[in-house]
Amino acid sequence: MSHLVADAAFTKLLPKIELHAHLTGSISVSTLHDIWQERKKKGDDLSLEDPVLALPPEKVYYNVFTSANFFPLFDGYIYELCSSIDAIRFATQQVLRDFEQDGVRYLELRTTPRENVTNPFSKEDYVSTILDCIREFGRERMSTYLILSIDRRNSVAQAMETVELAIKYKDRGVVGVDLCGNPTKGNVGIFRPVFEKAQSSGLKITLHFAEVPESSTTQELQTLLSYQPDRLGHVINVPDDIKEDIARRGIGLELCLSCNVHAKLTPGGFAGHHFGYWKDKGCPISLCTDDVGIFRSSVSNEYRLAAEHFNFDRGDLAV
Ligand SMILES: CNc1ncnc2c1ncn2[C@@H]1O[C@H](COP(=O)(O)O)[C@@H](O)[C@H]1O
Repeated sequence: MSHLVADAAFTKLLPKIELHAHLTGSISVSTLHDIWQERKKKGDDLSLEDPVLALPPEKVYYNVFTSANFFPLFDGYIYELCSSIDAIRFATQQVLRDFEQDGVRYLELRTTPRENVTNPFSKEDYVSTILDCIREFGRERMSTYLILSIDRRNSVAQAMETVELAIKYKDRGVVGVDLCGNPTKGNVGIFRPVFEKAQSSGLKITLHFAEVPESSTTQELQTLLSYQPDRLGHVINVPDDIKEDIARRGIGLELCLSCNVHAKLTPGGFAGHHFGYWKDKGCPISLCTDDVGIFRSSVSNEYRLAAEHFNFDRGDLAV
């Protein structure tokens, strides 16, 4: 089997794991369209554009660096559209089905608990609904767990509330906490007691790390590493001494090829992606989609891209 080309058919059939997928960013355009249509049918006064028009297939390029058109997609559009428990339930069911159909067998989905005052639901309702969907979908179909995300813009109190929810729902499948959101915002130094609490409560920690130069100062990266993360996401603009520290600690890396290329987070295209650097450094690596609904590259396509640009054959990918 070695030396055979790892084409799309092969990477789709390969049983895969996905460890870095934001729930809201993983909702497909067709699911968003179904939600939009359902609300129109119900007569909701909806000023939002049809997702099919707002997110056409060619629109996979964003500029996270200036944040001008990426993060507002969540706050200003998808959250508005998916603003009821019914919509969140439907979206989660579809996301689980999409990952399963792509051949994912182990999934750690992550999401930022949110609340709504108009169609009232609390952060706890939100988390509990997603955990219900995971249970109903069936862990024997796809082993699925949840990570709760802290947004960099959160206050310590808001972040602590997320950790408390994560602790409360550990026995229903919450396995860890994440730090995400616009990397040009917030001060990560305020979250020390939050991650200490998560760790002492047996939760795993994964952090978005060095996504843009602004969030990659030695001070910020050392602060993040002092939170004892089990995994790091993206890991793009990292100075050599910190790279060595990460390799020495053997931290798990969640690398997102298409996201980083499409969002212009890395300059060298696929062939120049830092996956090429990390693949031989001894850290466990998982190839991840980040936001498959937005960047339109499935996990199996990420494997195919890695094979194409870093010369892996079927045997390499199957190990
Ligand atoms: C370069 N990629 C990224 N970098 C940093 N944060 C990201 C992200 N992609 C998504 N998010 C974070 O995930 C939230 C949406 O999913 P949930 O509502 O939590 O399920 C976004 O609001 C953002 O905070």
